[in-house]
Amino acid sequence: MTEADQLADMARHEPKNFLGFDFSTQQLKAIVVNDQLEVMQEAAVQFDNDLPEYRTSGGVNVRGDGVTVTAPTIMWVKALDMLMDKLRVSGADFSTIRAISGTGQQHGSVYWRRGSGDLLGKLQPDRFLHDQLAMAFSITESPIWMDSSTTQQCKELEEKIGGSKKLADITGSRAYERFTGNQIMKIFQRRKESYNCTERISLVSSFACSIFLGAYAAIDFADASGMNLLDINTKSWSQECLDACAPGLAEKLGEPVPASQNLGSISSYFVDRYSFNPDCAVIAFTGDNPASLAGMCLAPGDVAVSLGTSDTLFLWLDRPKPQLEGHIFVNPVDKDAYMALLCFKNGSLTREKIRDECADGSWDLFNQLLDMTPRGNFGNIGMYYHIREITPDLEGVYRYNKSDDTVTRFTSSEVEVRALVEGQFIAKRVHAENLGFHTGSETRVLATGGASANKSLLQVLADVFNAPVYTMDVANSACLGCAYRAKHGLLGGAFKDAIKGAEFKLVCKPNNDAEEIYDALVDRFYNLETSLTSAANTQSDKITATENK
Ligand SMILES: Nc1ncnc2c1ncn2[C@@H]1O[C@H](COP(=O)(O)OP(=O)(O)O)[C@@H](O)[C@H]1O
Ligand SMILES: O=C(CO)[C@@H](O)[C@H](O)COP(=O)(O)O
Repeated sequence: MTEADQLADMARHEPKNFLGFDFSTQQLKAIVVNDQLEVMQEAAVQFDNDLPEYRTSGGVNVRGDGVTVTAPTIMWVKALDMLMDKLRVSGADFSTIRAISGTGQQHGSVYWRRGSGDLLGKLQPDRFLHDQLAMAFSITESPIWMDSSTTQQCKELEEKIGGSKKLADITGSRAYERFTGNQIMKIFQRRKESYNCTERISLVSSFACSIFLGAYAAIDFADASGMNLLDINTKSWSQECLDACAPGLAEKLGEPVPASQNLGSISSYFVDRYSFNPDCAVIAFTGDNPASLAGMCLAPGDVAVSLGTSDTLFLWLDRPKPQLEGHIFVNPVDKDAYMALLCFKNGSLTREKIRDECADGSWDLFNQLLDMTPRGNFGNIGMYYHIREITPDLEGVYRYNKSDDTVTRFTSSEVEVRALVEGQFIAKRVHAENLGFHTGSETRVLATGGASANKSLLQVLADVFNAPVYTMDVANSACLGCAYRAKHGLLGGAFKDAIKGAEFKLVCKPNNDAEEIYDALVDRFYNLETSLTSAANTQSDKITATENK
């Protein structure tokens, strides 16, 4: 072998690792994976426990008004100082990292003071980041996704753009209090001086990315879709929306880029202080929900269902069809596709309540009751919104017999249990279809979250969607998704090629009669739910009219 061949051979066998970060609400996490996507190291810093000096609760500060919710920006920087040391102690060899990427809680914003761009490029490796960036922010408390203090700004934005549907058609969502455009509008209106001395506005994701890059990092299309500012069709800022929120915003936000964009090499701070390879690539950071889609390896036609405290649905969409409910984002692993996010508040807690009422608090008994009733539940349909639901906007419990007549209770516990589970999953299909999703022959349902351990529930899910259900060990899916994205961003090509090796387990297949039974039930459910929401809207219009008299 010649010397050149030997060098090439050594390079081929050098370890190739990838690093993902997650700046989430309560903690900062990191995961290192190898080329086969096996997890090599993990580390985390809990904001409340590890950084008590910032006095956060659950990583945030809720102001006296109860609706203004922020987090100290510098706390995230100090957490990064700590996390890097924890990673080193856990055995991470930074010189083997080929690319990094990351994610942040969606919608939160960071305001860089004039001159901070220069500062990012000149950080001294012998000093902590938090020491050097202490004065870098013109607003020291970042507004985050739990903030709901911008109702007035949302109203203003929708009025200026021509209504909620028009705004949704442009940006993928109607105006939401937590969405960044409305947050920026509030800052411009209330703190003009701070706004004027802001050089750059980042999302939590692009703020974190900027530190690694040593320069302001672009916001990616997927996280930008959670701002009410990006035109998701053209993938550029909507000038109309920018102008409605604050002046000079395009310059402060910078040009958005695809989430898989390689933004350049890691800054010399990390090379000198932590021995990163100077060629280590920094791939654009994105929001935590898009990052979860990557971590769950969603592919075209798939739907991911997270059955946690609330239930959340992620959909892969080829074309956007925004509605007044749910959110459409540009897809983080394929910039020409889209994803949808739907949140159902009445998830596990509602299932627990019916389990307690009908099955003595036992999941085993609950499952026996569920399994002993036939698919379609003799035509009975139930909707259980014990707390005010987001999707749809309804509250209360509604039960119908096979003729669509309202009934006050069902004849037995097993009918009640099946009505709950079928009702919850049919609602997911109805709302997914409203956003343009359709089950195809290749569709997979990927289930995660606490309740995905329950096979009886997953069988109903498979039947309702008429598609096989898979589970995957996806603890920390957003963080893991960014380690995967780091690899994808470096190699290019299709995401599915970069993630070969990620393993799924087939748990349930749909029964042969599922399509026939549930297609009809989905139509009935849609009609019943639409009548309920129209009645609720008429009622609330009447109340508003009386109040305005
Ligand atoms: N065997 C089971 N069957 C149904 N639900 C279950 C089962 N085991 C756990 N759960 C539900 O999982 C929920 C917690 O899910 P998890 O994903 O950990 O929630 P989160 O991340 O939102 O805190 C609990 O509320 C519980 O009802
Ligand atoms: O607001 C949203 C999505 O629209 C939330 O999903 C936040 O993005 C939550 O972040 P984590 O608490 O998961 O970090």
